[in-house]
Amino acid sequence: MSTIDQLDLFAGQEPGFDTAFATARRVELDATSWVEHVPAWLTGGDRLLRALVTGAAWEQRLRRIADRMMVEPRLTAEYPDLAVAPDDLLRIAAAELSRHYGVPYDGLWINYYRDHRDSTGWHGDWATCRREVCTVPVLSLGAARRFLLKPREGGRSVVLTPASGDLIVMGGRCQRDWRHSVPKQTVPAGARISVNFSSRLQGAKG
Ligand SMILES: O=C(O)CCC(=O)C(=O)O
Ligand SMILES: [Fe+2]
Repeated sequence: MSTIDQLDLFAGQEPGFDTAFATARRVELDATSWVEHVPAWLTGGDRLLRALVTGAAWEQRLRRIADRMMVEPRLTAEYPDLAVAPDDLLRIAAAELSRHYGVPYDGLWINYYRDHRDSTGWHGDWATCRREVCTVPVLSLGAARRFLLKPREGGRSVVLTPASGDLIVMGGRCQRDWRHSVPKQTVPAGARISVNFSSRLQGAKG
């Protein structure tokens, strides 16, 4: 069965957001950093997933690792201006997040993990968070994958497994003092998309 056929199994439900964030669970990572997991924040997100797989402006990016340029094992589409993002649901999501977290989200970048072999290595979101403190929401669509956080200096990882429609929000000094990643896995998985919301305010030195 192809990925798109698998998505068809869930097709049809109208999209809706939990505007109360009722399922939110916050983990205090340390005294100044936190991560929040909001299960099923978006329901009926299958149409959005399909629309993004086929309609987003996917790019294959390169990343410098040591002295070598490596092909990133995922695709990315970036919309620094939310107004031209490919789906109205993304603008509604940004407005909900802005209201709830008090940050004006006005852009986004989207990652497409085509299967379980795609991944992203340990990093902080430095390009989009130039302030000491940032709030960075990430909406997952499609296959559940592990999302890990660990202290910049090393140490035990915190493991979250966002399912389709779940929100992960990194806050406080998380981008400075912690690293996050989505590792490859041996267990087969279908397509996953993550929608990462950005704010010009947080991307400007503060
Ligand atoms: O895919 C994810 O859940 C996270 C992606 C991410 O951290 C990034 O693109 O900066
Ligand atoms: Fe990131």
